[in-house]
Amino acid sequence: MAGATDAPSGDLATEILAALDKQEPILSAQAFPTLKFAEVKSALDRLASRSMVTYETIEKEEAILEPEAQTIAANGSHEARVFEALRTAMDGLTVQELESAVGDRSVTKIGQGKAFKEKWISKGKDGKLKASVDLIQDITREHLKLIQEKQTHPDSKVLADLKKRKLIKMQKVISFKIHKGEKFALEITKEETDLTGDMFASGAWKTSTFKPYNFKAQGSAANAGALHPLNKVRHAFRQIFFEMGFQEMPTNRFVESGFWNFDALFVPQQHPARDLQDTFYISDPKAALPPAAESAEDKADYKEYWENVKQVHQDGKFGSIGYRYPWSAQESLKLVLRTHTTAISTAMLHKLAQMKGPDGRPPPARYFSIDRVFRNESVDATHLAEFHQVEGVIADYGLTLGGLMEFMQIFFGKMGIYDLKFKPAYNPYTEPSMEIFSFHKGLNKLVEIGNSGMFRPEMLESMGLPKDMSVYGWGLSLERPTMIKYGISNIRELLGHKVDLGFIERNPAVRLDKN
Ligand SMILES: N[C@@H](Cc1ccccc1)C(=O)O
Repeated sequence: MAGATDAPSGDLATEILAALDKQEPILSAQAFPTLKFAEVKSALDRLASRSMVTYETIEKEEAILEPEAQTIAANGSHEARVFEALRTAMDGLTVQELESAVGDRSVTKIGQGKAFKEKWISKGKDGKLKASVDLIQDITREHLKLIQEKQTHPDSKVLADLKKRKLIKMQKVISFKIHKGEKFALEITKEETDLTGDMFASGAWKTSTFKPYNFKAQGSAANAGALHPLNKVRHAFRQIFFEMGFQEMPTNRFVESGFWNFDALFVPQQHPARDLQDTFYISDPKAALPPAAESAEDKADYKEYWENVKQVHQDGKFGSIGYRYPWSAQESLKLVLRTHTTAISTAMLHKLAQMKGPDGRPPPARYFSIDRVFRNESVDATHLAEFHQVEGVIADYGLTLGGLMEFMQIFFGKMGIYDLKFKPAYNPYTEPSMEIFSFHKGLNKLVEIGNSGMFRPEMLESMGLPKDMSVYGWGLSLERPTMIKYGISNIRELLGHKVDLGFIERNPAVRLDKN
């Protein structure tokens, strides 16, 4: 196979080799004037990679005639055409006659003005236009004809003037000066890229020429992937929480007992949120161990806590009259997919109740979490059976509702959301409760962006938190701000079971956001 060529004769690369054989160096602009730059370049690269030629790139500016200039080069300048028409008409012409003699109204108009200026024509006593000289030199036409031929003009002032008159434009032209290379030959030897079993069998490997590695070649563009938009917005929220002094709570359990998800939060056992229609229950195993059995090392007194929760629901305690219904331990031990991350805040606050600060009392604390929750929703473009909650709690002494509102303004302000509106709301575990709204310019209406409140004493005192400690809590979804930020209208593009990750590549807002 040695000596075979991989190029048909007449192929540009072979033509270049033949041309070089006759004369060296060659200029591509002269040897191949009609070929496109890209064609010549690719043939040269092919030869250069085999060291059969070397080449330099020559960059030149060429002057190109605009369409109007092409007419001038062919027929003369406007002023020359006007002059010529008058010269051949013995007795001069009226303006109308001149126009029909020249055959173009605007050429006549412009040419007349210029011809007057050059003193080539004048107006007679009879009002007719006449040629006032015998011979003129149509310099513009001469310049343009020269440029048409040579693509340049020796006088740079002429070029500048014609450019200003928009008769020519300058264009960069790249051409090549080509030399013979180290391995110059008239034919291109076929180069093998792979050593194959067939080559061993036939013995062809002995005579084959192998293509050298090209370490300078650019690889094909790699798809480097991108962070999921939910991850980006989650990152932004975490930054805000950290800079405001929050600690992140571990969120690693999707399954909670009814106790942590509901009862500890003073959600009565008959509450509609606990219905099968709203909450996913686990069928196997069906029941959790009581909190007291959760961790042997945990010194917290879950027994007393459990009893407090029961009493506060059933009979009332800590100044509350309770819900007054027979509280069921079995209901409380049912396993659920957590419906909110407030289940996590609750467990964390219960731990806080056992902590002792310098004064022997639970210290002020700020906690947050961002993770997935589950609700038995009918699925549509804006609802899924799962989503992510951003949740925060602040425990301190002497907190007030005004302080919560101020905090929300600062918190959302860090995301560029201002002008919050607060609306009284109801949660079984907070009193007072407030929904948080913000004016959405695009939708031209107030949209709900969060739910918040101050946790009830029934909940906090059951845990053993001091009476004078209060706790703010609030939650919002991670999906809504993400959808607004990236202009995503269907939540199923973001998560669920049919997520097509290609949407990250297709959505320019997501793809171009490098944060
Ligand atoms: N759990 C509430 C959010 C919230 C958290 C803490 C306090 C008040 C409200 C929700 O799911 O919407």
